[in-house]
Amino acid sequence: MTKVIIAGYAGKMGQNTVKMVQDHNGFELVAVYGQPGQVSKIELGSKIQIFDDLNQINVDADVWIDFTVPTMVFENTKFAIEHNYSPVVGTTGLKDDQIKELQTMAAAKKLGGLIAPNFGISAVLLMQFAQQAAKYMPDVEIIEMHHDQKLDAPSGTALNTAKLISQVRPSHHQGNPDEKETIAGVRGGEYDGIPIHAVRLPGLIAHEQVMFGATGEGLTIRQDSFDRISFMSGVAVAVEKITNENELFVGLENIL
Ligand SMILES: NC(=O)C1=CN([C@@H]2O[C@H](COP(=O)(O)OP(=O)(O)OC[C@H]3O[C@@H](n4cnc5c(N)ncnc54)[C@H](OP(=O)(O)O)[C@@H]3O)[C@@H](O)[C@H]2O)C=CC1
Ligand SMILES: O=C(O)C1=N[C@H](C(=O)O)C[C@H](O)C1
Repeated sequence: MTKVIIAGYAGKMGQNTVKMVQDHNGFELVAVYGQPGQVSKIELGSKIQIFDDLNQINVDADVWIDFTVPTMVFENTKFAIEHNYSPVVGTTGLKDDQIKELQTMAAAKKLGGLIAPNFGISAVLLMQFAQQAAKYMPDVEIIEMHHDQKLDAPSGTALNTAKLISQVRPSHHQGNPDEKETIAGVRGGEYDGIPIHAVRLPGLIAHEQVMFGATGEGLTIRQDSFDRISFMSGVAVAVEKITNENELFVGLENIL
């Protein structure tokens, strides 16, 4: 039985994760962590310990699942590694230097862990296809579309897509060198010359479109997460496999 702690249990992803862990034959939910006074719509059961202070958590567990907020994820993941809980992190917002620090900590303890910008297989495939396409079609723009409660922009998935693309294409400015924005920001933000556009609307969940253009042709790759349940099989696979690893990976594809 893999013993699990869920951080951010009362949030949108947290509630789906509580249910997935409780329904899985090989997992036992031992504790949850969230803000003071939080109530989950999902029945927790009397055996599960509820914490609202990180420093009070001292339970026997194997895996720490994190779906909290970008401002807390570094501190939480550090705490998990320090306490020998294998981190399975979906929360976005970790900076490159923070990831390196966490990887060094995990490696020193030979502790397995995963930071996944996206647990959905459609998004994992989109990122891989986009990286492949960028070798041959280096002019590209990313449009990510999310629900209007999202705190961070661009999405972790869009940023990771841009990072993967920038590994395979020469960095260059796209569009007309004399181009002028008459409305600030209208051409989007840029990662290494790749424009990223973030749409926030009620009704959306999580969607991404990567558009490539070349002389006389174009290619559009798109994925849609219509329901947060779609992330759960990726989270389950990560929890199943991560305690057999001895390093902190970035990207679900590394453990599939
Ligand atoms: N990798 C992936 O596949 C996916 C990643 N995500 C990412 O997961 C994260 C959570 O998303 P989502 O569930 O939609 O967001 P929510 O806002 O619904 O949930 C976040 C939860 O964390 C709680 N929280 C806030 N501060 C703290 C804290 N200091 N300690 C513990 N808990 C805290 C929030 O409480 P309160 O509401 O009271 O502030 C809330 O319950 C985001 O970064 C999102 O981008 C989302 C979907 C898929
Ligand atoms: O906040 C969300 O909802 C999501 N966050 C992740 C991201 O920022 O990429 C994953 C998915 O897009 C849903």
